[in-house]
Amino acid sequence: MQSLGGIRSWPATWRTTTASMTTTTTESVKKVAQVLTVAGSDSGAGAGIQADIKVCAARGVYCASVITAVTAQNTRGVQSVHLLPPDFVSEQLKSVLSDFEVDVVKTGMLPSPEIVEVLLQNLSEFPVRGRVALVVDPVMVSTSGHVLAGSSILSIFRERLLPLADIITPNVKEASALLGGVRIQTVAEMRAAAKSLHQMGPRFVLVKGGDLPDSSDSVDVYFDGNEFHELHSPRIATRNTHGTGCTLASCIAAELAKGSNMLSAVKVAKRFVDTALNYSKDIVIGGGMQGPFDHFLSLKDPQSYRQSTFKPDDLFLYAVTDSRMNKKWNRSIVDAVKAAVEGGATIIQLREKEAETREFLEEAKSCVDICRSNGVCLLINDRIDIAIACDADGVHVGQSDMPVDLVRSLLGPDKIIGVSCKTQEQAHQAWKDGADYIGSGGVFPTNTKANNRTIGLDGLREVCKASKLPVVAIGGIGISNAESVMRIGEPNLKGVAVVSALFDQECVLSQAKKLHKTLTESKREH
Ligand SMILES: Nc1ncnc2c1ncn2[C@@H]1O[C@H](COP(=O)(O)OP(=O)(O)O)[C@@H](O)[C@H]1O
Ligand SMILES: Cc1ncc(COP(=O)(O)O)c(N)n1
Ligand SMILES: [Mg+2]
Repeated sequence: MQSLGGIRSWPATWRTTTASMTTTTTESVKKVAQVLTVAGSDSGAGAGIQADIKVCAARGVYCASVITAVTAQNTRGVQSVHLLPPDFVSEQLKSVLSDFEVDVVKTGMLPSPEIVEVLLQNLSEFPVRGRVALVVDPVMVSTSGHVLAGSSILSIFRERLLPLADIITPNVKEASALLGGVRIQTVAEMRAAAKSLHQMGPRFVLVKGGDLPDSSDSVDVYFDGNEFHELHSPRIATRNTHGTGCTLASCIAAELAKGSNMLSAVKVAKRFVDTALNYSKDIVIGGGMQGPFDHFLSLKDPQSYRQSTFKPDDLFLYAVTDSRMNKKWNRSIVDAVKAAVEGGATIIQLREKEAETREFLEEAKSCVDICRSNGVCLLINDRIDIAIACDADGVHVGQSDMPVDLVRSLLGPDKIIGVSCKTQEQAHQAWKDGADYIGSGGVFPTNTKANNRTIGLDGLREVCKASKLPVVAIGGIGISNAESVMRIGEPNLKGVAVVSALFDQECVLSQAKKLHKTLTESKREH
């Protein structure tokens, strides 16, 4: 049994230990899974400390960072490296280890034997607490070929660091260097290398094959001392592979911190890298040959962020589709939406209670395109999954649908959420939960919704008065009575939502135009 840092004093039990530590320790205090990365800074932010923090954030794990070196680096290569004084690396380690309950320590660029020495010293000085695993990514050469840690670190790695590691994650070049320069050009040679490295003392070895020549698969070889696992994924044709190694190791660390066992952690990490590379294969950041990739799958296609921002006045003429009416008049949802937008609808909601998911998704995507090119927001009724998949501008939910605060956490801060409210209490709750607007009704009796209590103009007025949110009136509203609704004169009543008055009609376009005119006139008068 090794004693350093207590890492090995938690054999095999570390899994259950971490899992229990992430649950509540008291009623309200939650232990957060925590990784400490000890690595170099990459000014281009594709690899090193910056990649490590991004991965952990993407995987829901907190990441503290001790910086060993600062590199001047971009997508063209490493221009310069500045090592931090070992004493100062030590200061950072002491700051973090004396305060945080770190579950997993992950190492990247350790550029000198002196820095490895202070790391070993600090790991032994700050025994266990929460710490349960050590992930060593033996970074030596950047993808661009720059030496980040020279051969002077090999002996302290072999003799003192690797024996403490729960897992080491060398690429083929690093595996070869650690083994004194053996040839590793095939999967069979990767297996042999993994076995030899295991004899240096780490509990698990993962030899990464991202740089294996002539391979259509990207193959990593995992060895637990008994069994090999080959992790295959199709090689992705992209220049954006800078930081894949750091990302893989940090993702393993993050999964371990959450309580995963080693093989599951490695599989999740491989899939994480694969998904991020696939997503980012065409993005262009920097002009060099090693571009970074996107850990959050959110940088691509800024066009889709061209989302129309919500203004309360968008509720002015709110068109809600209905599949039965469209069927009756033999028109598609897309044609119905096109006509409504052309006629002056200021916001669209797709309310398709009976639609098949696949078909609905395709129609919703087309409607998003139409609405976006006209600067009109498109919302989906109830189906959060469809809203996410078609990148709608938001959703509208009822009191028995998914709660607004949960919808907000699924959709993020920028999407529009509307909620149906009949009472003052519901209106107050809608505001507390982070809704953007309230739909209130049925104002008049309607046959589009079964068993729907009519609240009348008085009920609508009460909801308006009770809320700080903008309100749109709904239920039995059409050209003949829209004016009487707007006349209640509440300042936050911003418009009317209509179903039959637009869509249970032969010509959606002309009805939309007429209704728009009526509303505009009533606005002018009040
Ligand atoms: N082009 C690619 N397509 C798919 N996976 C890749 C590609 N390049 C690297 N990987 C994966 O990324 C991870 C990091 O591998 P590698 O590039 O070998 O490490 P390093 O960045 O340390 O050189 C591995 O899981 C590897 O299989
Ligand atoms: C500070 C720092 N740490 C690690 C790497 C390795 O990353 P890669 O192999 O993807 O170039 C790097 N380039 N820079
Ligand atoms: Mg690489």
